[in-house]
Amino acid sequence: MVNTKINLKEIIRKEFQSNNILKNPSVLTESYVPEYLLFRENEVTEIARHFGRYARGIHPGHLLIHGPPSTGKTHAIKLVIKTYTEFVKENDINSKILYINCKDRTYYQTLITLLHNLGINFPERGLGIGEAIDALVTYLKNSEERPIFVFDEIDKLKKTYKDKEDPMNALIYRMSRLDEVIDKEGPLIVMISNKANILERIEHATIAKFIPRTLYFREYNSEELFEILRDRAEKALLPGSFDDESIRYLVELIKQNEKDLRWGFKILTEAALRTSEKLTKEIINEAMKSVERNILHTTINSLTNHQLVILWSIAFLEENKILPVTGEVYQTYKLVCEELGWRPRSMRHVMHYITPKIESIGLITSREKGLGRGKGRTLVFHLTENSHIILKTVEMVLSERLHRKFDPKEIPEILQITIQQRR
Ligand SMILES: Nc1ncnc2c1ncn2[C@@H]1O[C@H](COP(=O)(O)OP(=O)(O)OP(=O)(O)O)[C@@H](O)[C@H]1O
Repeated sequence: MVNTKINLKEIIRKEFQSNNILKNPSVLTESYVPEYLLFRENEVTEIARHFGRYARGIHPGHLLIHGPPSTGKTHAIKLVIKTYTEFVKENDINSKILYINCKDRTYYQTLITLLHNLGINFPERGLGIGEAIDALVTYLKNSEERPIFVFDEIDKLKKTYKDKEDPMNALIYRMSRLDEVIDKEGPLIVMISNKANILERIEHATIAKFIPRTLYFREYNSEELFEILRDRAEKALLPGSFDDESIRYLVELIKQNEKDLRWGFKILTEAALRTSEKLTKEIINEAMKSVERNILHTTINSLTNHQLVILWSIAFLEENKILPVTGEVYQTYKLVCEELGWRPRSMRHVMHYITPKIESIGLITSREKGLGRGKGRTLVFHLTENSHIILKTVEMVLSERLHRKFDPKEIPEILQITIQQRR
């Protein structure tokens, strides 16, 4: 349908012809792997040495790379993979690296991806984990190749209702015990995670065999962030379109808001698109608001309807100064489901699958709380963003999905009564 009120072509033309200072946008995107990482010489060298030793025929032990988000773990490994691949080719060494990002993959899907990347013909469906491991074992037994398996974002493996064990532990356990079943040295395994407590999350029985060498990527300080951002801005923006002051301001915002480089690159891109002259603090502020709105909307939009209602319930409780503990959250969720005419998921399902998913994408945190002697334990949830903004964004997303206004007006009253009754 042609819209008569606005001239769409004109809008597109204006945007197309608009002058801005972004001369090389790809440099600020996630897929751009820089040729070097500033302040990471030691870490990159350590990984390269480790792999070099392996190429020579010595198994140097497995690696666990960890550290906060956006500290260069993925790009460090990618830089080494690129060079290693060139090196083994040039020197006729029978070795290759398989890199797999585990985010949103189940343990089974991760195994299948690994098999396919190794060139093993294995059906996507129909067979189970046992068969997938057997196929891998057969391949490794018959191959002279020395492979390196890199599993990035291991803590983001998706748990399914069929999983009896934690998928991350299962993956590490299996991969590090391959040598026992192939009767020779197993592959070199590299695991990467940005979870602070990753070592504690790996079970004893697993770590006992995995025994990795750990490599920690520490957070950047303000001066380092400044150097990295300035270096990237020089490659991405027109010369003379920014000064040190604007980059320092961006660093200040990163630190103030406890954000990271990835966030900084997004703001730099958005700010650069908004001007054809020079970056100013005002433009950076406007860009930050727009980026924040977008990030939150995209994150929230990635949730399923039931996950959204749980998130809404937590936000709703926080907004009304009621501590969002397990029981209260579930009660609110059930009331909203009733209003919507949905069949609520069980409490077990919510606590095992829904809240962990919302936690894994960083919208909430949880901690255990004792209920008093002999009364067991419950979880207390906490939003990582402002409750009002979350509430409004979830309402907007659900309204879009349901094609009607999501505005559960009945809830506050019913909830107050229920809570009072319980007390
Ligand atoms: N030292 C550095 N020098 C230049 N760019 C860097 C540096 N560290 C990180 N970056 C850039 O920051 C972005 C995030 O880096 P990367 O994806 O490697 O982080 P990560 O530690 O793997 O993050 P996560 O744990 O969230 O997956 C990338 O664009 C990367 O190029």
